[in-house]
Amino acid sequence: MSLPPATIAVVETALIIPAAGSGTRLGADRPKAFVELAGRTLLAWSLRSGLRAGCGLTVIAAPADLLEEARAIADAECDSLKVPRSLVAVVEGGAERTDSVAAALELLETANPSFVLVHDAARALTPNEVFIRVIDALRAGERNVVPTLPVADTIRTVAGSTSSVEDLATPVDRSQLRRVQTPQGFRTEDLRAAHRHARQTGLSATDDAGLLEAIGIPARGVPGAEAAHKITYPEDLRTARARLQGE
Ligand SMILES: Nc1ccn([C@@H]2O[C@H](COP(=O)(O)OP(=O)(O)OP(=O)(O)O)[C@@H](O)[C@H]2O)c(=O)n1
Ligand SMILES: C[C@](O)(CO)[C@H](O)COP(=O)(O)O
Repeated sequence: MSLPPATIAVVETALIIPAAGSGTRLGADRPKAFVELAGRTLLAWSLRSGLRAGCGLTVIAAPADLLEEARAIADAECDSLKVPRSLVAVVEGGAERTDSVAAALELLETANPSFVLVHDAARALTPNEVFIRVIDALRAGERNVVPTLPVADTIRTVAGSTSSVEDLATPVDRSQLRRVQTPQGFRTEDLRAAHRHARQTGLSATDDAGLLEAIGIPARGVPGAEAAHKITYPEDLRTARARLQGE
């Protein structure tokens, strides 16, 4: 698959949306990115945020049997925001999140944007400001940008387990802990190098920032947002619905 020639223009910031997960923990009757939230799928909400933040080219990684549906969602959001449909491409995702990002990254080869943001379809209500903060940090020279939030609960590690009740160690210093969100932002060549290294070494990480760290590019935090919470369990979907109703 390749990008149509019209999209191989000068693009500063491209966007990759991994949307190929199954959503096992959500337990819906269809893959999570295609579940509806207040009249739009999670994928549509995420794509909308990225397009509104000015990402010049977007690649969605979707499940093999939902490529057509992902295309239809992309076309509808492009039309609604008056963005050319050719700016959004759809590829087949892989078995793991990293494989889905890698598949999308491959398609960006010909466009070669300066920066790439990677944003979970599952973080459907991420505010525009978070995208802007990540892009601004990249423009200012940062290379591995991660939106984060502090941790509110007291956190303890499990020291052992002798029965159904766990032994807990003393609390860790939560002032040093951060919850990591998306969109995460990188220079395109760094993201490519990180994925190449991960492929060659078999390294796995829960996010792309972790893959860059493994090639010596440390992660740097900018403020995230509560609204960017990942929709993982049914209660997360209820929270997102309530958030939209409260607007
Ligand atoms: N093979 C995969 C796995 C995940 N993702 C995407 O990565 C994001 C974060 O993953 P997560 O929220 O954990 O989604 P799932 O893997 O679908 O959830 P679960 O583990 O409950 O099945 C989601 O937008 C998901 O669609 C993907 O593109 N390809
Ligand atoms: C990338 C991520 O959203 C950062 O918090 C998260 O790691 C993805 O979810 P997963 O459950 O780890 O796949």
